[in-house]
Amino acid sequence: MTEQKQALFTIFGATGDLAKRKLYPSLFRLFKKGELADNFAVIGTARRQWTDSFYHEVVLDSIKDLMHSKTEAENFASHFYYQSHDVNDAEHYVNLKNLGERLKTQYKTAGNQVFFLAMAPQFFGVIAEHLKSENILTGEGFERIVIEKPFGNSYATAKTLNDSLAKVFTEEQIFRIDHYLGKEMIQSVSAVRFANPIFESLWNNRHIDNVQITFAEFIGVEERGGYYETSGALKDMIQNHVLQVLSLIAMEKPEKFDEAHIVKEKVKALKAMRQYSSQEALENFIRGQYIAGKFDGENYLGYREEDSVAPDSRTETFAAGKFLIDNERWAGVPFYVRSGKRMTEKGTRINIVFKKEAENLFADNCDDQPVQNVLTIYIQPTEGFSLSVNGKAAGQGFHLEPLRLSFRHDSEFLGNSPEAYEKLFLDVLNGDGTNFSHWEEAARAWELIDVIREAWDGDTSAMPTYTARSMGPQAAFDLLKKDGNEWAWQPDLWYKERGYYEK
Ligand SMILES: NC(=O)C1=CN([C@@H]2O[C@H](COP(=O)(O)OP(=O)(O)OC[C@H]3O[C@@H](n4cnc5c(N)ncnc54)[C@H](OP(=O)(O)O)[C@@H]3O)[C@@H](O)[C@H]2O)C=CC1
Ligand SMILES: O=C1O[C@H](COP(=O)(O)O)[C@@H](O)[C@H](O)[C@H]1O
Repeated sequence: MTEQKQALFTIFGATGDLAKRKLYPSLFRLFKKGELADNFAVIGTARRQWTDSFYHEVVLDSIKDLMHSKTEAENFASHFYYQSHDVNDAEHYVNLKNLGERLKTQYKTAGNQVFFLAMAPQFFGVIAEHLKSENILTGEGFERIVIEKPFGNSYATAKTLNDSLAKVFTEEQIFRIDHYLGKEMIQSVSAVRFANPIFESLWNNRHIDNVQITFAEFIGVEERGGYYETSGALKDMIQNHVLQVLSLIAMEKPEKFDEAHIVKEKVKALKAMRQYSSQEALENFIRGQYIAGKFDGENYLGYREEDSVAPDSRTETFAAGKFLIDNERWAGVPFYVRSGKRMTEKGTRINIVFKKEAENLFADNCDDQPVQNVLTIYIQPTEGFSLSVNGKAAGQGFHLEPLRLSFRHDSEFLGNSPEAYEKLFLDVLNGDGTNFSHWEEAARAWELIDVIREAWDGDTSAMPTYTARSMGPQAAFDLLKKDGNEWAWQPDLWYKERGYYEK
């Protein structure tokens, strides 16, 4: 039986997009499952002057697609309280404290507190400071702080941010969200690796030729141009999500499958990654920006024409590169990564490309070349994995036929599986930081990324482009070609053959 959790949540930035789109629905999912029942309350805060009843309407609206019964939804919303508050104003924390104390008794939350900072990172330090100075932190129950990306804009800014949080919270109390770590198939990477000796025994440079990580998005920059102009694909996706996934693939087997041991191995893997010089960064990383394109009868704007984007912007909407890991397991194995907006279709996947057999036993029997074995882990939109293998084509004679052993979750399963934020919220309540980013991981990721960013900033040559709804600029393909490799997943070819780009 599910044991209900006891906690008072304080959401800073309660009127914002993240709170409405992700936080309230995730809390509601936990409520429907009984993880949250009677002993929780939520204080929502932001500067806007909202009443509790208006706040309830907002919460109800945010969960409308998930609710089956009005009574249940209203019961859930009744746990929410709104407190208008400017985080820079010390006096306002007094109201917050008083309300918190009242709700702690009313809802029997055992003094447990979760602070969710759904606000710009420049406010994190001031909030943490006031939580301490205004005695909102009492040490009575557990006290945890959850923060969103971006965690800094460079190593230096991330360090400043971390130092300010560390004055108030210990590392164990800080939960840095990387929502990809809450996704089902990212969590499954370790199961695929360590629960299957057939893979784990091959998981090294004797058998793996290269690893490819693709985070392709079909959407453009949407209404987030203002933020994206300060970020670009490198910082928005590669520094955090992609490097997190890479470290899970590359880490050594942890002694135990728990937070401390997993994090230790991830950090070791990140530290073994080659620190490029500026010149090496330019040789191994490429970028691109989408330009207007037509696909299947639809016209797409170029990035520079999007809202809140400078007409001469040099922000990359696509980044690809090759990382190398200088340790015994991975020496010589390129880890290719790519991520971009307005790519051919949405697809997050990992391709583990195994080495070819040195000799083709069947060369005298047929002209068919065996395909390389590729293990693909599908993160989204579908979830599952497949292995491409060679078989004999049925019938007379001997011919090789490429086959695919495939497992994909069906749509019914996907509909019922927990959403990333929901899982992460539950982890926070359970004090389990396994699926969160830790300071050492974030710090090392910034060290790897800063040099690429600086090299690009110093490069004044024309910005490479790619047409909207394609798989990135030509340079992304050349990057692999110069190693004698190619991307295992090229969905654009499928669309090209069927004339989608001409329509
Ligand atoms: N939206 C998303 O999907 C994602 C967001 N993030 C990150 O999460 C954070 C929040 O994003 P998002 O919700 O989109 O941002 P919004 O701009 O929608 O929300 C910001 C919130 O901060 C509040 N706020 C701003 N200044 C103050 C202040 N001085 N005192 C109190 N409250 C203040 C605003 O309310 P008010 O104006 O009423 O004060 C609002 O509730 C950002 O760091 C973002 O990068 C990360 C990943 C995804
Ligand atoms: O963190 C981010 O992730 C989203 C993509 O997340 P997904 O779960 O929809 O795959 C991306 O669109 C956004 O730019 C980035 O900030």
